[in-house]
Amino acid sequence: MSQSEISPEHAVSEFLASLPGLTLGVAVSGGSDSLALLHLVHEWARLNHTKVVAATVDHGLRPEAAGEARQVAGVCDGLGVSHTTLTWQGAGSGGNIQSMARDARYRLLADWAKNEQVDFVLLGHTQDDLAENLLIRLARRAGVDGLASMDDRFERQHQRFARPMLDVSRAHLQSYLQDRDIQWVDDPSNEDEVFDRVRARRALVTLADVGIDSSALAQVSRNMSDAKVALHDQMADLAWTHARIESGDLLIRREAFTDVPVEISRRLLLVALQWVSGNGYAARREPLVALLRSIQQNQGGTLQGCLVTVDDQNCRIGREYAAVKSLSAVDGIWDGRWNLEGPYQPGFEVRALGEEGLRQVPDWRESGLVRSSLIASPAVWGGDMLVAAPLAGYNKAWSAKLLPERAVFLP
Ligand SMILES: Nc1ncnc2c1ncn2[C@@H]1O[C@H](COP(=O)(O)OP(=O)(O)OP(=O)(O)O)[C@@H](O)[C@H]1O
Repeated sequence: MSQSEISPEHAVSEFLASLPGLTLGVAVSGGSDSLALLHLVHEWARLNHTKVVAATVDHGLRPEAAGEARQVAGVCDGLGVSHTTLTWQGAGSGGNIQSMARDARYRLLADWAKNEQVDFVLLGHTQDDLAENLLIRLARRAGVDGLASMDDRFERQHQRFARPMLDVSRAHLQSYLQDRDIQWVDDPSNEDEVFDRVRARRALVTLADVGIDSSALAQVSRNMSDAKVALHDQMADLAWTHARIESGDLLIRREAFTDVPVEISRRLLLVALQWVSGNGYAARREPLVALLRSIQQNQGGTLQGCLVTVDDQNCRIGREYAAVKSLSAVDGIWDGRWNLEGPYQPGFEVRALGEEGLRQVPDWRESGLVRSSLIASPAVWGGDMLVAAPLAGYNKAWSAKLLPERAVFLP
């Protein structure tokens, strides 16, 4: 570790002083990073009259995990910190087990934190995690966003999380623990070369010969974060001046895709598709760039459950009928964004209007909306009988409004 490196005590106390809130939760796996975090947070909280609680997740994937959780519970007991072991019941059910375990961990931690009224759940990610991530992402040919650092604060499952040690090296944390004679758990999967992360960690040892160490890579990922923020701001400005909502579709002026750097228009298209589809996942780069090219050539396409069409002035991003045709709702909330209100009767349900419905609305053109959007719009049905198609102007007793949280496009 270099002399100029920030000490763990200093890093953690500066970070915690900047957090609002009085109850902190620490997610402790028992490994060196999170165990050091527990001690550092406990020490800071003692001096600053802050309550600390801790939790360990037993994913049920390794036989030793239950013993490790007990070990952490023992350490917490010694410090006077209340500790909870959270167990995941879903292990062993196929799929990408690593990512399922991670999702489950965040869910369990968020539920626990809400229960304990924790303001922030603190995680033990370090500078080395940033460096390893960057190497892994380089191998996947990532762009600016993929190479950007993890956030030091974020929200997941409506719970706030924070990472106070992104400027601290693992070596520094381990010597902090050794100086105090504190034992940590070595997870055997940290040695298993099937994992990209383990191979990245090994590669770092070689890269150090050419000056590419954890601290350098972590700095690059922070630089990428700055670039990401700047690009996002430019995209948001573009959206502000070029995009508007029309009956649930996004209308974006064509120049936004032809006269600005492709990195900005690609971002705008990405968030537009997310907004219309309500699908939080980012579309993959290749199909997104292909769609962007097609828009530039005045053609449209489909992606992420959205239909994109282009005319002289605008690119219209609406819902694709195929993506909504099997959705139905009896409570009036449809496609996660439309709220239908009117004289409800038992047996009514909300489904897409479809070609069939549109045929029953001969004067739909008076609505001023395009056909492709109307067939994917919400309608009220009583069995096979069309009761109302609010966006097509059929049966004024009914209205369809975007839910307030889905009614603004603010990338
Ligand atoms: N079993 C666990 N119980 C409690 N906290 C955990 C557990 N595993 C990981 N954590 C928390 O998450 C931090 C990061 O751990 P790790 O690097 O293994 O996670 P990851 O799977 O890479 O997670 P992420 O998706 O957040 O990067 C740990 O320092 C610790 O705070």
